Amino acid sequence: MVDAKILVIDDNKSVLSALEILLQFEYKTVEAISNPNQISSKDLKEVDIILLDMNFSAGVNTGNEGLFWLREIKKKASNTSVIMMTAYGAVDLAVKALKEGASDFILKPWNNDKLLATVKSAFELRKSRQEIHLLKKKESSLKKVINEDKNYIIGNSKALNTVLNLTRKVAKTDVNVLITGENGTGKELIARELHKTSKRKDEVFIAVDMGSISENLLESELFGHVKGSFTDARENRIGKFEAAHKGTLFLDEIGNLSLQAQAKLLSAIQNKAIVRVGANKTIPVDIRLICATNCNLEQMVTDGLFREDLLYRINTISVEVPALRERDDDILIIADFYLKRFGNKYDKPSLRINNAAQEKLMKYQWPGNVRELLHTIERAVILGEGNVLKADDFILNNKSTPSLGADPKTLEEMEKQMILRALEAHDGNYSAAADQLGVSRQTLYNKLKKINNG
Ligand SMILES: Nc1ncnc2c1ncn2[C@@H]1O[C@H](COP(=O)(O)OP(=O)(O)OP(=O)(O)O)[C@@H](O)[C@H]1O
Repeated sequence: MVDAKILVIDDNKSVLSALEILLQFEYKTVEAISNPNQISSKDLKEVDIILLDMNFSAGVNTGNEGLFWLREIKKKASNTSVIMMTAYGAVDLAVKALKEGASDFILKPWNNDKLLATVKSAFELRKSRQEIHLLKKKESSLKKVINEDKNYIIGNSKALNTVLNLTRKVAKTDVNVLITGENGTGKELIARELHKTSKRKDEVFIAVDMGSISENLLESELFGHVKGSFTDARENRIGKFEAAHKGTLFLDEIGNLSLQAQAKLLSAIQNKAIVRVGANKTIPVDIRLICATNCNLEQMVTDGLFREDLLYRINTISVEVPALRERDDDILIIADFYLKRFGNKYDKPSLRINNAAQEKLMKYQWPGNVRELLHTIERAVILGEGNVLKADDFILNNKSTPSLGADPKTLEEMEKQMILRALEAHDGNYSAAADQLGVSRQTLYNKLKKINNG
């Protein structure tokens, strides 16, 4: 017995009782009414399927009353499936009813098996509509959680305000944006701000760190794959482009893409569509693209390492986030913000930084930018004693800008120097530096992240 509620509306009493008897064998609740005016007293949203006669006044067979009542039902319960019934099998009337939202059409006299099959598929339709409705609700609450932003952009320097003004101006358009700047300057924060202030703000923001994905998985990560297209493809999977549909896709470290991957990315951007690995169907995607890099892409174009046509596509507008040392007005404000945040986290809520320590923070060059500053503050909060943090509590990683000629004392220092030298020799290009060092781009990238995080 199917747990469904069916309502039959027909002015012919014998039709009503025949249908009631037939449907009661299969469905838990069947109600029959002879006057459609009675629907005003019913909660139609609770009804799964309505079988509705097209003609009610004797002698009238234009079907107009049926269409009238169909509209009334749809106004009150758009997800309820309505099956129209008529003795006059005019195809144009059937088409009209379907256009107005009826699920199907039955001709009288009906064939019992056929009628039951029609009701069954109308019920399936109703169930999937309900599921879609639920999924949509779930999706929108998930989007809210995903987009929830606990990362504030702190600072009041002229340089940062210029960046923020440009960001908010650009956010109103749908153009592709390239964000440049050194590691740790806040490029991802700016990208999130752009999304938050754009008309896509209620859709998802998907960030992809291109540097951390190995070359052979990149295409599948971005565009998805179909089951069996390669050894590890055990299920169909959507890629980041599809996941970001209608929202914003943030591709970080775009300068680390191989030329082959650049060609595929270009084609997706140009066609506004992707093809999953192993498939041949094109899937349209509507995304706002934001890319970020710490590389000099123009130089990479000159060196033949980055496609000029791709650069042209991704940087309709470019936003440069200045290094922290170029906006020293921000240093103490950001330090104070993280002092409070980490103070709360480590249960030391009334910490402050003394003058000598403030001076030390202001004088430092911050090669790792804001990321380095917040790690420095976190360490000081953990290690410092008492409520006042002193200069010595702030361990500055002067080793992160080693004089490249200095003798390394440890293996770790040696590795770091080699990496920095290789990057300097190749103008910050990860692929070329990794080639020189004999490691994969991904390994180099992971080692650098470790260095940057102190
Ligand atoms: N103005 C700021 N105010 C507060 N926090 C900031 C600010 N700028 C950056 N941060 C914080 O610094 C860290 C690094 O920022 P983010 O990841 O946005 O930098 P990025 O330039 O994208 O770095 P990378 O190039 O390494 O990917 C993050 O934890 C971020 O929240």
